Amino acid sequence: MLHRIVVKIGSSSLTSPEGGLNKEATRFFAAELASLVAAGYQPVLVTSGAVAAGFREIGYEQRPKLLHEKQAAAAVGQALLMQAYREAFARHKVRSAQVLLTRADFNSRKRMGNASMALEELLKQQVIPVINENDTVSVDELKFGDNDTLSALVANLLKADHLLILTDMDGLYTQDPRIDPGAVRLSRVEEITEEMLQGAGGAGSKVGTGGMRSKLEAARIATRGGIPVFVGRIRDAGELLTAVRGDGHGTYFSTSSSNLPRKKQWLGFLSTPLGRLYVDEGAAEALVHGGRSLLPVGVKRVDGAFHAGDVVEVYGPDDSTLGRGIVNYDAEELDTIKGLSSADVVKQIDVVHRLEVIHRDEWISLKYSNSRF
Ligand SMILES: Nc1ncnc2c1ncn2[C@@H]1O[C@H](COP(=O)(O)OP(=O)(O)O)[C@@H](O)[C@H]1O
Ligand SMILES: N[C@@H](CCC(=O)OP(=O)(O)O)C(=O)O
Repeated sequence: MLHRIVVKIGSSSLTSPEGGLNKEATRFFAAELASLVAAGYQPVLVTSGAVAAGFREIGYEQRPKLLHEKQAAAAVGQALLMQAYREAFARHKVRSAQVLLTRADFNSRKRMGNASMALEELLKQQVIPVINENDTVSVDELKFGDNDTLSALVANLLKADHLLILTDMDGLYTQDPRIDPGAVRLSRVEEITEEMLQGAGGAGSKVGTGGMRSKLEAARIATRGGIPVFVGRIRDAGELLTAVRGDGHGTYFSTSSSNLPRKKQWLGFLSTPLGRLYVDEGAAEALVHGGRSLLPVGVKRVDGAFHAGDVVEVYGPDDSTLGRGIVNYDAEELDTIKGLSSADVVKQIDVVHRLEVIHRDEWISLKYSNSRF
């Protein structure tokens, strides 16, 4: 089986801060991907840059902030981007195809199946899929917000062997190196911690969106799905292959020891929570470290209008996210039994289907560990 490599290229690597596509850059990256094909790999490209490539042509002075302007810029820029890639790949006799996806496609099993089928066929026919978010229709909760997340979900969907997130920085630093000159680069990360996340800032360039933070979040999605991740920079010919082989200028993230089953991947990274539960210290500990279920006694506050079977997000006493789970009660009912012992719950409710508010099998912990660098 061919080694499948998902490569994500950020706007900062493809466009200039003033806007407009850097065709030389698209040629460079296409050549690098073509070299992966020649070396026997099966690359999939996730590319940003539509908004950044298109806004100048419309006449906007800078990257637009208003949604409809962004959509218009993306519509213009996506065509330019695709045209540039097609031409650049053709120089290497490599065929490419445009695939536009939204978050809703990953929420629905059927649409995910459709996307997967189409992508598999393209790969079988040796066509490189060039994937971007479908900016015209993806708004608000439909939006990934950044292509880093999209690339991690694509890597999981296609069971890729590696995910490479390319950017203008040679990896993850302890702090944003643009702000803190003393920041130290991390060449290998076994586990993404709260401290790393705190040190990861927003977008560094005028054209990027997610910054290092969204790259870390994407790295977590992929590594928990069993896919090792590289976040870094390539500048010279041959460096993409070097990065795939483990010697690139960047940070390598190892896969986590326990790979998540698909259902938990969905719960953690694709589902849309319809409510929030705030729990006390004991419940937080039981959920995150004890591998136990959430009982009514640990619930302090209930927010949202959810029903039994919906996904809710759970917050600890310091209001930090602990994780997500499928809730066994309607919001109203849960509100009447929060804080009660199991014996009192039974007295309060006529028919108790399940005592647990969230069963441990329907729970995923999303808390970052606090260990130091
Ligand atoms: N801890 C950090 N380590 C490295 N880079 C960081 C960190 N925190 C913030 N950044 C910034 O993240 C930027 C990359 O993100 P972004 O601008 O969104 O790029 P892209 O367009 O490639 O997705 C870098 O230019 C850098 O300034
Ligand atoms: N779909 C958008 C993606 C924006 C985005 O995520 O940018 P980046 O942070 O550079 O990866 C575009 O093509 O402009």
